[in-house]
Amino acid sequence: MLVNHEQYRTIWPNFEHAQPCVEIIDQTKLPHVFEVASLTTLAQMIVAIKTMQVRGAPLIGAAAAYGIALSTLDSCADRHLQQSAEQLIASRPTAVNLRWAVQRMLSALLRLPDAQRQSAAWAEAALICDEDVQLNQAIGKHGLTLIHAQHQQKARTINILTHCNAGWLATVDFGTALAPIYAAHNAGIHVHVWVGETRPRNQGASLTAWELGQHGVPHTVISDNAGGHLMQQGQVDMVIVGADRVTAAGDVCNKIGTYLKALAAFDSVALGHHVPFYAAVPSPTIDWNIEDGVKSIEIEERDAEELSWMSGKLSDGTIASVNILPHGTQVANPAFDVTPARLVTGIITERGVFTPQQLRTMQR
Ligand SMILES: CSC[C@@H](O)[C@@H](O)C(=O)COP(=O)(O)O
Repeated sequence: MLVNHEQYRTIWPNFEHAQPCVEIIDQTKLPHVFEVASLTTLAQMIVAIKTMQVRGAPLIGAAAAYGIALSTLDSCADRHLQQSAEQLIASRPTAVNLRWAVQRMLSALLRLPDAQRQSAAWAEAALICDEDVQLNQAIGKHGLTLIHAQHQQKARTINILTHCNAGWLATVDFGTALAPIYAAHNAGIHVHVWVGETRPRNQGASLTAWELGQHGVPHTVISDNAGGHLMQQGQVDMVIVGADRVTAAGDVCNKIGTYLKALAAFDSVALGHHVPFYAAVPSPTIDWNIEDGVKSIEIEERDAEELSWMSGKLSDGTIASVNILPHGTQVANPAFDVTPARLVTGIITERGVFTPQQLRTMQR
């Protein structure tokens, strides 16, 4: 997608130097600074995933695949690759794409002789990235039909609420939840996006607002707590979010606060303006091994400092962090929540839009 009118992906390999490296857009610097970071080791990739220089379920998967490629620069022995895989899988527990990508890399590499593994690793990681782009384009196409239908019916701007960042920055390109929005905007349908700021890390305010702005999509940032009110007032036509994991039964695990949006959308039925709640997910985000997301998905608990400190740009242009809590205050910081399938209208995938009950037919 576009950054200052130039095409970018979020991650790409660079073979121009003696030592190959992986380049990423450092998302901890956005929206104020656009910076590309070069990673040369598995350890650096693990830090990038943990500190959220790269984040978003599909991008974490792609980053982990390149993490394995970087690790082949040290050794291609079975044990070394398996240990690298374990370290990567432990780096962020909730998004299933990470485990999926690492396992795919291992099964592609371990069946090859050691001498072929390094080049195969770079090729497989590149394939995972290219496939992610294709899946997201297909999600965009299927999601576009939903927005188009709303537009046909209402003949006005369609207001879409999203949470966190499930745009191109969260994937290799195009995004999941934002892919249908970009497709609609590109097709000339007037869309407007309500962007929940997404405390504590503000991925909505910092990342979603930034990328929508770069692409010229009209949007308004709201506090996380405003979503329910806007739905009650009939100012939201649909909710589209991404997911870190969707269960076989259609439970949707996504950024903390998603569940509250789904509850408000569900309640809007009683007010006569039903707001449908959609999750947009590529198939690697579906965990077919589990049914009950509330019971089975490990919810990542992140550092207390994400809540107690806020960073931003001061009026003199410097980037700074400030502490907003009384000294010694106890903090809990669960990073994700689970929206039960009964609150989910549909799941937008690369294969089409499914109700939670229909989701299993995707496996056939
Ligand atoms: C297409 S990304 C889907 C999800 O990964 C996204 O909505 C989200 O919750 C990201 O969380 P993050 O903690 O920023 O990695």
